[in-house]
Amino acid sequence: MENSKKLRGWLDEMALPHPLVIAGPCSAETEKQVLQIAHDLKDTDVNFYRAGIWKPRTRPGNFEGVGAIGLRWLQQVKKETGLKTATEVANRTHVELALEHDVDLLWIGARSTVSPFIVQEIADALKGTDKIVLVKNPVNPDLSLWLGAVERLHSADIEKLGVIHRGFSTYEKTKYRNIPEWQLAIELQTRFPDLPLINDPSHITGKRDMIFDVSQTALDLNFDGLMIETHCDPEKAWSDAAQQVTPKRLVQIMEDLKIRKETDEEAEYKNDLNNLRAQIDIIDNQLIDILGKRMQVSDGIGLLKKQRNVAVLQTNRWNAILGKMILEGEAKGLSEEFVLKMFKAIHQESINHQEKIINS
Ligand SMILES: O=C(O)C(=O)C[C@]1(C(=O)O)C=C[C@@H](O)C=C1
Repeated sequence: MENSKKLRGWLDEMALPHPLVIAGPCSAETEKQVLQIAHDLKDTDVNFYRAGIWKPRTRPGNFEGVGAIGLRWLQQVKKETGLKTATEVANRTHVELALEHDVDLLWIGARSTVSPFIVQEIADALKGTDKIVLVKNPVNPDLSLWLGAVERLHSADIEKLGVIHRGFSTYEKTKYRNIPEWQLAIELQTRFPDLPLINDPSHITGKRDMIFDVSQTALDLNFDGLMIETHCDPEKAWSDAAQQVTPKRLVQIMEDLKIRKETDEEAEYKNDLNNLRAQIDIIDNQLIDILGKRMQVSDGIGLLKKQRNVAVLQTNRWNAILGKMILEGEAKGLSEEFVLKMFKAIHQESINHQEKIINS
């Protein structure tokens, strides 16, 4: 699959004055709940009304969705409010039922994207559809797997495609439910700048208080839209209660978000920007130069260790460097997370250099 302007044709056609908004409850619970939320979202920026019909839950015994009956409620939403509808599909039967009920946008969930068998089954069932199909990132941070799923749909002649960034599972305790790993979304944009990219701050954060900040970051990184779970009574939601917002809060979020343009052609801006970028270019060259020098010193240590038959990894020394650098970084306004990541990469490169020397 190649990048092409055609990929964003469906989104451009909508000519929206704001980012694309997909909102609605995590799960369809009752007809009344589905319709009530839809009516509250009717005259807002919301373009697609979402509701989970089949819910893939981590453990059995939790609410697993109302099933096909919920699709009739979505049809009713369309009839009463004019909102287009959206739901997750995870197998051939889901696809057939969703198409039968004229769902306008279907997405493949993170737990399905990890399985090429499932994605292929869904792609085959959707073959040639003119519905919009979005692919959520797989639960693990694997860009090839994510794009591979999009490619399977593209090969099945589905033209209205896009991706949803919902963050990645991690064993480590973090403030996020699923860590964003923004770098992956940036790399995806670099490879497919015209593939519509939607952010799902509800699943990234797992907490409604953090949804605004993550949405703003996504827009600052040129995302095309947001999928935000919305419920009239979030506390009482049958699934993912902590991450849903009320329709009123959603409207406020959309109002408060700053939408920035991609660039500015004004001469003064361009001049100032070029000056600053020239400084960055010089500093980047210095960084590469200094890192090269550090590796030369590390090569020297490698040689010394080879002569004395000493192990490459020196944990005490390494921990001492890390502790010191975190403090130094803090004084220069660098986050601990960044300093750790950077020094871990430097350490690994240093080890690779010494490994080569010691085993030559
Ligand atoms: O100090 C050493 O022994 C080194 O080999 C240097 C270095 C480093 O790059 O800083 C590399 C490997 C060790 O685990 C510790 C530190």
